[in-house]
Amino acid sequence: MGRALVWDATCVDSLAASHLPSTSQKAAAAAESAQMLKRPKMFLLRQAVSNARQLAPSVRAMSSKGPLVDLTVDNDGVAIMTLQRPPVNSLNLDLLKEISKSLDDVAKNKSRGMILTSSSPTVFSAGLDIMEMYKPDMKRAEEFWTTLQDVWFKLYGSSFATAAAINGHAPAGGCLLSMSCEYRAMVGGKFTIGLNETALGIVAPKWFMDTMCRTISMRQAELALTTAKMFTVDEALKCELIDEIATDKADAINKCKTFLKKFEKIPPLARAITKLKMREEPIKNLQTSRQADVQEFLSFLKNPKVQQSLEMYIQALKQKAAK
Ligand SMILES: CC/C=C\CC/C=C/CC(=O)SCCNC(=O)CCNC(=O)[C@H](O)C(C)(C)COP(=O)(O)OP(=O)(O)OC[C@H]1O[C@@H](n2cnc3c(N)ncnc32)[C@H](O)[C@@H]1OP(=O)(O)O
Repeated sequence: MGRALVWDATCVDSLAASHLPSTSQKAAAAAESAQMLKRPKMFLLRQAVSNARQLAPSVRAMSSKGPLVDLTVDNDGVAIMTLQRPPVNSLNLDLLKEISKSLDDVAKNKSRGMILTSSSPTVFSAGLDIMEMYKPDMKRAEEFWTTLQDVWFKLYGSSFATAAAINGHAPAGGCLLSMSCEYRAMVGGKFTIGLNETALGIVAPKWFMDTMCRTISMRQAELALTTAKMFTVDEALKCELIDEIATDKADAINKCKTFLKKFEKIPPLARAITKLKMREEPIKNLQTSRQADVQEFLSFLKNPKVQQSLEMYIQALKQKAAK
């Protein structure tokens, strides 16, 4: 009752020159390819429409999702998602699954916005759990990478507003999570943030790079990615990798809330569609290359040289931790 219907029909000319090679091989190939092209658009539209309405604020715990993510909604209707996988919130399959599920919960609960933070006093997230990549079980590795992609789609492409209260180090995947949000307040001090993959002998996937290029300038991103630059908090502010420096975690959360408040007077549907249109291109790119991206990750893991680099990196981390 009272729900709007949108019809979006496409008539494909299966005899068009561009379709002939495929339709002569397979019936309905042209329609199939038109359908594939339409999927990303429909995905974005569906998300925008289903999440644009806001609920009255209330204080409640939203989850019995287990201990790796804590999700609460404060009095202002803002969801606070806290990563809590000691010691360093490294993103293993279990944590990624919980983040993914929590993002679904935030979307369903129509929160005013979401703030991503960490329960650790010194680490926002250490990025991907290296143990998921070192001598992996390939089936699990595939699920791991697919879940990471899901998390990125849901966070980067969320129609609810997002901000990161970065209360500690944020290397690699930790930096990616924060860059996928719309705003970043980072606690000042000795913390660092950046995509350091090349230092591990790893090439950051294209969608990591795209996310960085849409946060800082292309020039700064190229320099940072090739040199595995870890930015100090001051440097991060200067190149706009972060938006504000906070005195502590509470201040970072307050700064994120102030950012989210800016949307109070903006019609939510217009805001959401604008955001999703701005982010459409990298999302579509990964949607169309999703399987290839998984295969690239798996073949990267099978490379003995990569395994050797990972082993050395793990040893170095352990030695550092033991000091
Ligand atoms: C085709 C595409 C192919 C591939 C793409 C792959 C993409 C990968 C992206 C990534 O995210 S790779 C991960 C990169 N992350 C890092 O390089 C961060 C490494 N960690 C650190 O630099 C530090 O730990 C820290 C600055 C985050 C925190 O320092 P601190 O508080 O001093 O903690 P410790 O260094 O003492 O570490 C405590 C404990 O945690 C273990 N650990 C740290 N990081 C990771 C990690 N990413 N994965 C797994 N485990 C990690 C560390 O070894 C220590 O373990 P102990 O057992 O010795 O206590």
